[in-house]
Amino acid sequence: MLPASYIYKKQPYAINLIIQARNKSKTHWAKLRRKNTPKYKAMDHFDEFYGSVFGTNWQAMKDALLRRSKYVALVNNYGDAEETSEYLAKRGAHCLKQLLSIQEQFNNQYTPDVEKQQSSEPKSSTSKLEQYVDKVQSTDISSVYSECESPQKLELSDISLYDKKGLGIAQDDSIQSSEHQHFSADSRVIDPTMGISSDHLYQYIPTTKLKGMDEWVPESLHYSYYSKGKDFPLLIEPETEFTFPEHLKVFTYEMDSDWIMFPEPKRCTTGVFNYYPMDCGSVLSVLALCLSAGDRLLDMCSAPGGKALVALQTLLPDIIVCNDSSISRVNRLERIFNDYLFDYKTSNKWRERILVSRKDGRTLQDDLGFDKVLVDVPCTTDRHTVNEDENNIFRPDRIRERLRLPELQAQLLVAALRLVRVGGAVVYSTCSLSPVQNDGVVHMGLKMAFEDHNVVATVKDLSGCFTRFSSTLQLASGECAPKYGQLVLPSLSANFGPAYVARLVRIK
Ligand SMILES: C[S@@+](CC[C@H](N)C(=O)[O-])C[C@H]1O[C@@H](n2cnc3c(N)ncnc32)[C@H](O)[C@@H]1O
Repeated sequence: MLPASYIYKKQPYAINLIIQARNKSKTHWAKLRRKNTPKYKAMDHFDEFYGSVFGTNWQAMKDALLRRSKYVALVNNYGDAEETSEYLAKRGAHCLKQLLSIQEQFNNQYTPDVEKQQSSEPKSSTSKLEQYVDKVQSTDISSVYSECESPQKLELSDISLYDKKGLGIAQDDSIQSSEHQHFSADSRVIDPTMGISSDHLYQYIPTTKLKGMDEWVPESLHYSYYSKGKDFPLLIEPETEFTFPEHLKVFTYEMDSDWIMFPEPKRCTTGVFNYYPMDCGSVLSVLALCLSAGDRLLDMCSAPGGKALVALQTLLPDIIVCNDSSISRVNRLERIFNDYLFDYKTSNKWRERILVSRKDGRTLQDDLGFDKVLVDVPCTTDRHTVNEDENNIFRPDRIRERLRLPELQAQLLVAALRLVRVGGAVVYSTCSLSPVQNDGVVHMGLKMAFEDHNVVATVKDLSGCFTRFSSTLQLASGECAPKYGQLVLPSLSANFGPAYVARLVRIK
């Protein structure tokens, strides 16, 4: 048989073209096959779903999701904290607390109130901010107070569950695929009075409806099912307690400088690591708890322990219950605590303060009532999902688990609302952009807590508090912004997130 190179040389030009085209099409098929793996399926799904939720902003968010993510450095107070802070500052990183203070002074002096509420361009304010930073002499950190408006009462009918903005429910029937039309025709599942037409609604499907539909079933079907029943009063009021904890030290590089990497953490003289690299969105979830000295904190889905570590670094809570249903992930949490908390394995002090539990969060019980509960739920973990095939929630064998996520998330949130004392706070967080898993679950959790357990909580609007982060990260604003929580958007200038954070305070 003649070698291919020989054939190419000796065949007439036209035949060569045919052979090349055939080879090209072979490559094409191979590529096609590769592009059918879970991460590509996830991206296809997000393209359709998030494309309609975030509109033209989605492409930039998608580009950022596919790029290297940015980290902040959480300084370990149980290591050589001052030395570590100096080391990070020398490398050009900024202390987040000081940045917030500067941003706040800037907001107060330079931004008119109306602009404050409407600002959606962190970049433009950053350039003004940079000028302002030059002027700032004092970096003294005073308490940070919120500048929110008066409370706002919301009835069920106002809620974004049924509009395009809130849940990505398209009003336009034209985008329905035939599969989805087929599904919407099932009036047992979809309430026609809700005007629901798009598959975006289909993020929520009871598993009983899934049999045999694994390949084509849209994300969920079933929001209306959980939204039926009587209306319930829902109060959104501005957060006023928000302060940056005195002892929490977080370092970050400026926006547009995410090519700078923090070096590998090093062991301190005490044997623990000097800092923990993490997503800034995770820091926000803990800040939203508004921890106070002596708090009893439950971290309901705690492993591998990043947010629990932030809570510990505030030096505020007396007791942290770190719970997670996954034994292997709890083992990871223990290893991280051992790496970051001096004498973790041997000291009784830690045994009294950190209680590790391996239960399903929905079954936890506590007679005293926690002061604060963090529910950092399992979710579609969007960044991981579009970058890694391993352990991907879009794997065909995980479809049931994926479609049941909002149901599980809402149940975990209800459990949290029951476990927190009256007057205490629950922070619900995800690392997903999905309005269903974010505002949708918060809404459903509040409704279920009220209807099934007579528990009432208000939503604390963190938008006023979080505007201070606008020189550090990109928050969803305007049309894209959730109603109940704050959403950190992946962006090339500050590639954190996604992270959704909602704060609820139990009033009954
Ligand atoms: C997003 S991760 C938590 C990350 C963690 N908070 C951190 O900051 O490192 C979600 C966790 O929820 C756990 N989980 C899933 N279902 C659970 C359940 N029913 N009860 C408790 N934990 C659960 C998973 O094992 C996973 O570790």
